[in-house]
Amino acid sequence: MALHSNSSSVYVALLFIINYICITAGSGLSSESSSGLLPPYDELYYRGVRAYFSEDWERAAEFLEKSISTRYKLLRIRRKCHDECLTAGDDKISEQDKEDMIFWDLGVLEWIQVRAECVKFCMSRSVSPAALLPVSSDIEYEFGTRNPYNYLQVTYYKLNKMTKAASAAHTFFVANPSHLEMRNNIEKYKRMLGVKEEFFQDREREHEQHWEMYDAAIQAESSSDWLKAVKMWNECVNETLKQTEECRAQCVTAPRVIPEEPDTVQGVYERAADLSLSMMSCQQTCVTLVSTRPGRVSAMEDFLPLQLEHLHIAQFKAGDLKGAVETLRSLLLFYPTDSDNLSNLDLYTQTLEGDTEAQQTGPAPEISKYVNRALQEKKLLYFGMANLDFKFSDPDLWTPEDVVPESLRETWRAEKEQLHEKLKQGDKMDEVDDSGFYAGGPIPVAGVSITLDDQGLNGTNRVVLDGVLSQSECDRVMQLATVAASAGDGYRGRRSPHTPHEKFEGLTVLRALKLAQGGLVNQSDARLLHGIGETVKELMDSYFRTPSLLYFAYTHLVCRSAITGHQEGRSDLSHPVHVDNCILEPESRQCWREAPAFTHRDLSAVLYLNDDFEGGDFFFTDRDAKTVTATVKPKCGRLVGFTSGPVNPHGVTAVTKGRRCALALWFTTEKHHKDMEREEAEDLWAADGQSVVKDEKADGENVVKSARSGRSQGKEKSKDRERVTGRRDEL
Ligand SMILES: O=C(O)CCC(=O)C(=O)O
Ligand SMILES: [Fe+2]
Repeated sequence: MALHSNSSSVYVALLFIINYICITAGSGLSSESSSGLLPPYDELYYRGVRAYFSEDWERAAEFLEKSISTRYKLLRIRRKCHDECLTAGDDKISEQDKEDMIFWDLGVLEWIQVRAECVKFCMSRSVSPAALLPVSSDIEYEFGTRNPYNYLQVTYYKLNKMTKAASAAHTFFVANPSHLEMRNNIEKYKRMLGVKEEFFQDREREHEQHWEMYDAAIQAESSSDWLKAVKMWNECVNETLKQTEECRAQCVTAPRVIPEEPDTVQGVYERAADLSLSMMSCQQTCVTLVSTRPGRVSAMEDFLPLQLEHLHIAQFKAGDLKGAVETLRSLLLFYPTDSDNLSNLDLYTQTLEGDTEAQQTGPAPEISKYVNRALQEKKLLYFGMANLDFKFSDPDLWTPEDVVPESLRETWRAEKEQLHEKLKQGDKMDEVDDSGFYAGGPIPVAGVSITLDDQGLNGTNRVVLDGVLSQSECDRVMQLATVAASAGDGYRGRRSPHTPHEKFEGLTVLRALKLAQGGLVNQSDARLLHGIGETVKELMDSYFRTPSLLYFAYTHLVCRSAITGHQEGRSDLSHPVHVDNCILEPESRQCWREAPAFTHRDLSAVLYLNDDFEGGDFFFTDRDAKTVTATVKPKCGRLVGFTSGPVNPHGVTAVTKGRRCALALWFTTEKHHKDMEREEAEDLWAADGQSVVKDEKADGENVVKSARSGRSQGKEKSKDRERVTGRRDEL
């Protein structure tokens, strides 16, 4: 493959040295060098890092900032030049289009080179020769992982510029949520006098806007605000296209190797393959990059088609049938034979009976353009490599087989099978918790100790704490449950939603307060229930470290009582195995983050109050919902805490005698999902002149429930599952 690699790498190294000499001999690096040309940002970065280690904070800040801004300038220039050179070299392809295959390779080679030369020439008008060279993979990695912000936060801290230090820390942490040191730094910043929440700005936010839109769209869907959902999904699709385009534009650049006339047919193939491969892998990286949330390990599968699925359903629900047909036709460009899509199209066109114009709406032009271009490029590049033995994968699940040369198809099939196998066997990778929480933080409450951690519980992000409540506190809360139960109204002692053999009772803080107002329970006991929640929140927040703020999502006191005479030969569970924020499908080991699951729940905690009952053990399982990985016996003051996602399926064994009471709490990082009932109780206390520890005020948004995603709606993934939902966020 690399016939010329030796000579070319020497050349590159030489250029690097020459440029380095030129630059260091120059009048110091500014973002615009003395020639007016853009200097290489990697050099600026090295200078910044060097100044950092010499503790020259002023210069470190100057150069690190310059390296960041210069990199962005370079990206913008490259983008502009890419646009200017969009059609350069196209004639080379069309000339070869109908010719013999052997010339195809040559055409591809010429096309790439002509384009690359055009871009290079365009860029050389504003970029210094050194900055035209590709940066090393180390530098790419540094910037990709936002490491410059890691240096910057210390630098600004040393310079006592707290606003900048906090935003640098936050920017780094967003992409590195399990970075312990930064987590601790952020905690420190938060405790500093004068540091405000708004200091924690993500400086790279501009490049992640599609994620904000994605979340807003899901949220609008959840509250069945279909007009807003349509708007947000449209914006999300457009922004995703824009980000992908921005990224791909960066791929057409000067070839890494210096063009030489290859003199053999083999040489032609190799050159074509070399260039095709680097361009192709660059473009594929873009698809993956844009589909990966910062700080997450894996990309969202099939990101763009997924959004289109949501969009057409939202359009349908909002009554925009013409829009729905258009979106569905766009989706069909990716999956032309998908039966769900085709039957949905049938449904939409039937509903539009009489309106032939709307029925015949074609796909959105920007999606057609995207798909056509992607396919055209794939065809060219794959065939450019067809005669060589390259193995690589494609991040687009929708790439049609006929575009892929036979030599690659086999590799792909093998990969797909491997993936399938992995899924079946529940590969260890599945158990990576990408929730952004990281177990192992300090326990800040006196008298509370860790009984079992991840290791003891055979899992990830799980903990058992003891000593959270004293016996007298447990007794008071148990008493509260008893009185409240007998009070009837609102506290509906009813059959358990999970089993006919148990009675299930629940009490919220607000309900306790109302009972206290009615004189049925002591105010101090209602306040105790509230206060316990605050303690649990403090413990969870501290132990499961995260950069985000934590809010109560829902809290209730739950008692499960065995119904006497109904216990013979029971084989069911008090609470079947489930995951708190997604719907577990044990057969495929998948967990669907969609309604009716409470998708906004991030952390779960269960605080036990008693042990004078039989059965009722809490247990964690594997994703198969069968293999028990750990068991926890409830007792007064014992708390089991865990992240609410797919790494932590759990259940409760049958309560066969007596009454088992526990305070169950869920926390969320999504402010708009904070528990409004709790707020109401706090407001009532405050109005009564009683001080309350209080979360910040809600921002006026309603608490929303997630709706089933469009994707699964089409496929009826969770048709048979039922979950009992209360007034808002219950159970
Ligand atoms: O009561 C317990 O031990 C667990 C309850 C639970 O998992 C839930 O309510 O989601
Ligand atoms: Fe649960």
